[in-house]
Amino acid sequence: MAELIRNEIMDSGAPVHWDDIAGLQFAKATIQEIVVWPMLRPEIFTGLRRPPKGILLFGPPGTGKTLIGKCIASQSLSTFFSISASSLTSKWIGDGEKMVRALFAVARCHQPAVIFIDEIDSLLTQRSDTEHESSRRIKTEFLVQLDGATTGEEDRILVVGATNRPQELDEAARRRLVKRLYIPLPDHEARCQIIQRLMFKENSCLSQDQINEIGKLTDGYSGADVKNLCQEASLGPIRSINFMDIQNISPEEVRPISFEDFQHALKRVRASVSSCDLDVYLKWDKTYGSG
Ligand SMILES: Nc1ncnc2c1ncn2[C@@H]1O[C@H](COP(=O)(O)OP(=O)(O)OP(=O)(O)O)[C@@H](O)[C@H]1O
Repeated sequence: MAELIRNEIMDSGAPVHWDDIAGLQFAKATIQEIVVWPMLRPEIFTGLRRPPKGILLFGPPGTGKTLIGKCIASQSLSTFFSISASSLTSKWIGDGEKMVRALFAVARCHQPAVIFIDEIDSLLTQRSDTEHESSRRIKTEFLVQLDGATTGEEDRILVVGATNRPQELDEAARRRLVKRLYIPLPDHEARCQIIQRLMFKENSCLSQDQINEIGKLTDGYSGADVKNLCQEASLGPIRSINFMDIQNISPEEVRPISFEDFQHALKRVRASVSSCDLDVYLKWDKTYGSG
């Protein structure tokens, strides 16, 4: 199992920098203060300053929660473990409980460590009578391990939970994930930043004004939606090539991505989050958030 965790769950992908995450100034500053600095300088952050062992990132899908998890690990020079809670109950049927135990054991060997748990709501939902016995056992084991990791003075393990459905978390989960940060949809400036960064790597002829205009037209889009839009727009120049020519054309001859490509793409890629979904997050943030 340890082998499996090292191969499948331990992530050694490219490092992520704060600048790679557009917008989210408040979340980034809070995370830097409460977890990154303490992980880098544990000798200063002792006693009352001790960092929380669990934080929760909640908000609509595709807003950069996973990106933040990776960034915390990169910036605090920690090992990053990333697992989706549903895979504990589905992929490793019957072994979920052991998997949780092994995950924390391996993380302890690779400290400092960040354990990122996507869809944490499916692991820590409110108990119900219909709950499956195995899910209940996984949940109990997870809480035991989380408490174990938090009691050791020396342990430097941070659990980062991410969810799109914070309202489904129970009280036990809320108590352990002490900092609960709302990760909202990107604002105009952040959307422009995402577009600019993605277009920078491509052959495009967008002016700053046009980027600003696309930023305005994508109000309500998540970061992932904006990325999809850019991908769709990037196919515009290819679509304008004659079918017969596509075999012979050299990459330099493909025309740059233009504003018109974005106008077409906007008809195909729509926002994936509705405004009533957002109300739920705002309400939950008001009650339980650390914003
Ligand atoms: N704030 C952002 N800055 C830069 N890129 C972003 C941002 N938000 C989203 N993206 C883009 O969207 C993609 C998906 O984001 P990510 O997987 O981090 O979202 P998520 O909130 O974890 O989504 P989910 O809840 O569906 O797991 C990222 O790979 C990135 O390209």
